[in-house]
Amino acid sequence: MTASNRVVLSSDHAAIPLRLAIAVRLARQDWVVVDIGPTTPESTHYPKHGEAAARLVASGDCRFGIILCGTGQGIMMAANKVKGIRCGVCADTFSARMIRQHNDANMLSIGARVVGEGLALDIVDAFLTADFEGGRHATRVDMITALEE
Ligand SMILES: O=C[C@H](O)[C@H](O)[C@H](O)COP(=O)(O)O
Repeated sequence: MTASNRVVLSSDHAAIPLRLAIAVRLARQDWVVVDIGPTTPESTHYPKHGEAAARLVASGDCRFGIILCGTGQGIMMAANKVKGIRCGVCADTFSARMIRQHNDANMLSIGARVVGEGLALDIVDAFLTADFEGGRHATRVDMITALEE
């Protein structure tokens, strides 16, 4: 069962302040934020944090996932290894909107060493307010899904 208003957040050590800023923003927008950490700034390994968030999305516990590391790239690569996950790294709002509209992305990754907080929050808004357009895009997303088999 998909919890339509639940968003899981996760990061590595490089993105904790930005992750917390996103959590505050989403809570004000009536999203239920499932922040799975980490909470302390010690160096950690992004694959385990990407996987943990991805599993909550893939299981249907959370509708969306937002994950962060220094570049957003490594944690995105880890999340996309989980079946059912479509995660893109975004450093601009156009891409954040399009990965929902055309790719039906269920996770967004942001690089905390790439974009500042203001842009990151706009990216999150763009992602969460856009809807999948279906049609020809559904055919292509189905082709992505078929690659998992
Ligand atoms: O894709 C990987 C991420 O950008 C990591 O946040 C980064 O590699 C961590 O680097 P460091 O261990 O030097 O803080």
